[in-house]
Amino acid sequence: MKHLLTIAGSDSSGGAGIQADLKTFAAHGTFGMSVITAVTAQNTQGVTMVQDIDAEVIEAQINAVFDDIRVDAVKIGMVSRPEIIKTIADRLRYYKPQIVVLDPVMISKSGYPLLAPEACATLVQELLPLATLVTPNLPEAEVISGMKVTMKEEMRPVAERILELGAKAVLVKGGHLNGSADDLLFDGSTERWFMGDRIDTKNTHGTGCTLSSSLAANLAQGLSLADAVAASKAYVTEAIEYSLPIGGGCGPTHHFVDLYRKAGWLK
Ligand SMILES: Nc1ncnc2c1ncn2[C@@H]1O[C@H](COP(=O)(O)OP(=O)(O)O)[C@@H](O)[C@H]1O
Ligand SMILES: Cc1ncc(COP(=O)(O)OP(=O)(O)O)c(N)n1
Repeated sequence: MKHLLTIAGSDSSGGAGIQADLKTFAAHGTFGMSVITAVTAQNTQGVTMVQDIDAEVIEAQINAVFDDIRVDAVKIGMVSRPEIIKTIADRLRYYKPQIVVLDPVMISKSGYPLLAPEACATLVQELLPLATLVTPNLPEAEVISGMKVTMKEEMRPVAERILELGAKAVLVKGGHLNGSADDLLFDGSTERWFMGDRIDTKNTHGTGCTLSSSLAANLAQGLSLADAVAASKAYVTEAIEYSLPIGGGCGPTHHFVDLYRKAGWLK
């Protein structure tokens, strides 16, 4: 069994962050571990409060995991502040995990900042070069690249710029496009599109977390980059299709569609 580590924030409503990552790891038949970078009070309607975890506590969590257990892949999500980012980067340079999927979380769907504005440059400098794959949505791709990207034609030049900044490969996610939800994978030589019909639902809380942790699991299980993206895109699409209409706002995706189908629990 592969061992997966998520370094991310906690979402009290269970739809995004650490909770989404651990559910996704379990759904992929992997063993999930977590380093918590922040505790957020949030639900389907928004984020009300955030408590960042001290960098030294984050460092101790990372050491505790790596000093005892083999880590096959790391997924990084919410990292809040420059000193947290520097600590994570230092530990990853020390332990050298083979696979690192970086989801450069910046702002929640509800508009709450999850990364301090002054931390963006540190994220680019410190974490981008350590990433096997970085998975920005369109607004995050704009901040990282300093370029405008609102439509499909603008995704390739932005992907090129993100690789120039140090990433080995980038998946620019098209969830924020008008029209279809098409994602672009670029590794410096090959451009590959992963097409997705837009599913008409407001229940998309945690889509980015779900996709990036699925990618970490699929890569750890030996899939090539392109095959991992294809499998993870299919997984997140089904998770959105069967997303849960719970709470008064944007409900979470369904992480266990396959399991529920086999058990006969899906309507
Ligand atoms: N309504 C939707 N229908 C189908 N796929 C979607 C929809 N919204 C997002 N996706 C897909 O979900 C994944 C996560 O993308 P996105 O929502 O852009 O990330 P984030 O949560 O970081 O903003 C991508 O593969 C994207 O294409
Ligand atoms: C604790 C925490 N981490 C990340 C996010 C953002 O997750 P994402 O998958 O991008 O989902 P939305 O916020 O866009 O629904 C979060 N909300 N909380």
